Amino acid sequence: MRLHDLVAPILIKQLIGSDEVHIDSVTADSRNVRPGSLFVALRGYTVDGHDFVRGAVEAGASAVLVEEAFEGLAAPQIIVRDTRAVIAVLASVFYRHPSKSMKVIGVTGTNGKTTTTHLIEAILSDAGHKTGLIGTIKTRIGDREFENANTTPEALELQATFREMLDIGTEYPVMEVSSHAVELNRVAGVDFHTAVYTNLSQDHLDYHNTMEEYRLAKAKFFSRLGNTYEDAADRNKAAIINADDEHAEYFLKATTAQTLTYGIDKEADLRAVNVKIEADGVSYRVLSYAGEETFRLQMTGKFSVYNALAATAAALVQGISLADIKKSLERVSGVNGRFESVQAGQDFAVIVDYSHTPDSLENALKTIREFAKGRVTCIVGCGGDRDRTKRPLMAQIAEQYADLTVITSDNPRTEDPDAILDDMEAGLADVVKSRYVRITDRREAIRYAVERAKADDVILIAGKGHETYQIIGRTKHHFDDREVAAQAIRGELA
Ligand SMILES: CC(=O)N[C@H]1[C@@H](OP(=O)(O)OP(=O)(O)OC[C@H]2O[C@@H](n3ccc(=O)[nH]c3=O)[C@H](O)[C@@H]2O)O[C@H](CO)[C@@H](O)[C@@H]1O[C@H](C)C(=O)N[C@@H](C)C(=O)N[C@H](CCC(=O)O)C(=O)O
Ligand SMILES: Nc1ncnc2c1ncn2[C@@H]1O[C@H](COP(=O)(O)OP(=O)(O)OP(=O)(O)O)[C@@H](O)[C@H]1O
Ligand SMILES: N[C@H](CCC[C@H](N)C(=O)O)C(=O)O
Ligand SMILES: [Mg+2]
Repeated sequence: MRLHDLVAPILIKQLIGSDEVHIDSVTADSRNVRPGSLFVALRGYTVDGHDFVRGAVEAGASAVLVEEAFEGLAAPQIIVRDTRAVIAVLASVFYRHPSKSMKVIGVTGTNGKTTTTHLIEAILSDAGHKTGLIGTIKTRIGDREFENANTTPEALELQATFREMLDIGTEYPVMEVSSHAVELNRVAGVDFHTAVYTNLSQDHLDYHNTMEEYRLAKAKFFSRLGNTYEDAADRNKAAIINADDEHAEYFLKATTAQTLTYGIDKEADLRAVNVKIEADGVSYRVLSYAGEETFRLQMTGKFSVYNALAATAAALVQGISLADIKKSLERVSGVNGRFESVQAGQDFAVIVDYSHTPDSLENALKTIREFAKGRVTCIVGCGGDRDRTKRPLMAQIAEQYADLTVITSDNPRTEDPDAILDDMEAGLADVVKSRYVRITDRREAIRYAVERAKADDVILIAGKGHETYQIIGRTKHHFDDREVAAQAIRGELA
């Protein structure tokens, strides 16, 4: 592709050299530069991509896209105000706008993104559609699956993924859209067909500073939806909003697309009534403009009803019947690491869950309280190099709902594991010591809880869900809560 054509849609401050060169790859990582590459310098959190511009040209870059001019550079330079803002547009142009030829469904919100995307994907593929998936657990393109560094990939990787999906005939990419992704313009060039909002609660305040900023990042996603009504596919573009969430009105206002609401407590286009939560599932009746059905899910908790309602709304918009949606959702046994139960022949319950925010932890524990016959133990930690303000809150929530709380390590990353536990313990200052224990080693914490469990008790192991590793320092060690719990139950950890 000619550089001239590639950069045609962007506002250029200055062009140094010729834009007639040929570009056959675009990258923001100097380590991937080869002859024919356009290197885009991004200012990161750890380093500045501009420091690698000269190196990129030495490695053969055919041109660079930068925010400041470099003297005596042996390659053409395109200078723009904000490279991060234009990279998403470039990525879409370079891969020939694949999102325009598919119906991209994006799910955003603090909790429930992974679960909801999996549910939507299950319904659509049961209905005979070719789907793709992008999110926390994995990306799936046709039969090819791989793990991601981030929940939502950077724009170039995202558009390359869309291109590959389109080339094999995918109709529906279903993806998680994190607030970081919106803020960092990872999804700016994506033509979404359906946008789903789950909820908003505290997380990532290390990054977004205030809840208001965090909410704005999510709102940007909805404000980009709509405004095009060129063909039939555009016409049923929709924003799907959780009516029970306190920010519902805000998101409804943020979009010009058609909207569909879902809820349990408040009036909504899709409403669940008669919600009955049990240990092995939840049942409810959906009242909607598309009819009524009683659902019996294999997943439990009120939050599962919300995720299922969101998925139901997203599927109704695509023209799938409520009866077919019911069949698909009832077939789903659960999502990897989300409220997953560990069975190793014990007479108490062990549940592994990815609750790593105050809100999700509270939901998980409230749900357990609804069916637990015996004592409830909560094993919980907080990730290092992440939002510190959630630490005391998560410890408090665990202590409030559980009979025994074991605070332990999650992924300490580059922080001192004990300093993280100090932050958590600060939330337990008024709590009698017998209600909680502090065990830094996660394996030991799980063993401690399992050894003390009696018939009918419930142990919640929160925070890591599907993760099969623990990051200590910069090293990823193999660690799987489900595996460790089973070993503890079988007495193999002693
Ligand atoms: C805060 C954040 O989002 N950071 C992302 C960012 O890292 P960074 O800003 O530190 O990048 P950097 O290392 O400073 O590099 C800056 C630029 O220089 C380039 N570079 C660097 C070195 C070199 O030799 N040559 C070179 O060209 C890099 O390719 C990059 O373009 O760019 C990286 C490369 O794309 C991302 O992997 C990284 O995500 C990190 C792993 C991360 O932890 N992100 C989290 C906070 C995140 O995004 N989470 C959300 C939500 C999670 C949820 O679901 O709750 C997500 O979507 O995953
Ligand atoms: N709708 C919901 N509301 C509140 N909590 C939820 C909801 N759905 C799931 N949870 C809880 O949050 C945890 C994470 O769920 P899930 O992985 O689906 O969310 P996510 O938004 O993808 O999270 P992440 O941002 O970490 O990728 C679950 O293990 C469960 O405890
Ligand atoms: N996508 C989230 C996952 C957190 C999971 C938890 N186990 C942790 O490590 O904090 C993040 O990177 O903030
Ligand atoms: Mg997720």
